Amino acid sequence: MRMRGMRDEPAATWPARPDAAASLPFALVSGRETLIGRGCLGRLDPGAAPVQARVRDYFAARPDGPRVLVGALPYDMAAPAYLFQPAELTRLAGRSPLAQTLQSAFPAAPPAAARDTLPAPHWRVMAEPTLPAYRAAVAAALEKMADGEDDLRKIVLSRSLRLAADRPIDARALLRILARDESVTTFCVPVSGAEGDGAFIGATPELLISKRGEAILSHPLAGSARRHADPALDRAAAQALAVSEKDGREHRAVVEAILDQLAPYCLELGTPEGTQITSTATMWHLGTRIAGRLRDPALSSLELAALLHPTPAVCGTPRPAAARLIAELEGYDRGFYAGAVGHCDEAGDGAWHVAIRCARIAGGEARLYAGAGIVPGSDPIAEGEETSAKFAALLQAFGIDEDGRPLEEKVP
Ligand SMILES: C=C(O[C@@H]1C=C(C(=O)O)C=C[C@H]1O)C(=O)O
Repeated sequence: MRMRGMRDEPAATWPARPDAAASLPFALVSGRETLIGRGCLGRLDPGAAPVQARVRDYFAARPDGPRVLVGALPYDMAAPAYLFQPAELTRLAGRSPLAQTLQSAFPAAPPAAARDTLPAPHWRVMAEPTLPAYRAAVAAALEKMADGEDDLRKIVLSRSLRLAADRPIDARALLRILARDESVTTFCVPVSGAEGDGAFIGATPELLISKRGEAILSHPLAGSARRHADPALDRAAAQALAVSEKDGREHRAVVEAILDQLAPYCLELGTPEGTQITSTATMWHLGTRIAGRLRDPALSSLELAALLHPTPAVCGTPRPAAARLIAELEGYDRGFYAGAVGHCDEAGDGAWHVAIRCARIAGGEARLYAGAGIVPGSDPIAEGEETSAKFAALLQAFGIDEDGRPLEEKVP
């Protein structure tokens, strides 16, 4: 099959030394599995050959080490992917031994007793773009849809928050807090770049694709509502989402695109439970589990991720028109945000999670991202509020609100 290219990075963009990613472990913790990778034996080289052929060549040349590549795929598929072989890999089924695993991979520093006496960091938060500018971008996209331009029916527009602390961010503590929400997949990808050594960290509720033998699974989400501390308000928000025509349309765009793209490669493909309301600690979503059986079990999880990405959950419909308008209206590089984080083994089995509810962290700085799906009928103010709600997962872990003020109530 012919897959769209997934190029790898020019060496200068990423650490030249393979062990430069060794300071923080790679971590991926979901309800299905826990992977902790330490150190780095090597990186997948750039090349014109299809990605799974390069993965096979990589392992053929290296008889040692775990037979798994881990890392992150950027939103822009023309940009470099970041895939490496950890020197050591701990892999467990499910989430149950999480507490101990995370404790040994990310030991708390400093110890809790000492930390209680330290003052909380002081944060500055800069919205890029500002909320009014984001609403204006949403309004501009709605106008283009109303004009019938490029037959655009859905576009996902994001905004970002730059956070600056008066001390280095404790990535390990952040990850431990995020992992308390058992409805999400918590991840940490150690990365270096222009901003220095750091990590791409997040807590995503969305599975792009997992593949084991012939069995594949995708769990797209689209259509969202903020959760509430008050149980009656919380239930009402879920009920309103379940019957919202606009959110249903937003959601179907994603499910139909994934089904259409996977169908030619599958013997069986379906949505056994239909669309359901799913939740994280901070958000309600519409979600549909898509399960299938591949015609060719040799098709790798990386090839499947490249086929599906970017879905209309992070880009839009039709894809080329939405991608162009995103580049025009957002005005920044999404980097790994809205890309994917995961792993792929020598045989191609693996899982790739949509990289949302995330932050790029380096030193005392963090850049957070959140987006919302826009369809005819969307309201720019409500979409801005939806992005604020989506920032909450990360902001709560940092202990601040969107203006950088300390939260009175810490997350449980
Ligand atoms: C783009 C994001 O989320 C995506 C968009 C959603 C929506 O528009 O309702 C819901 C879940 C995600 O697929 C994000 O969290 O940044």
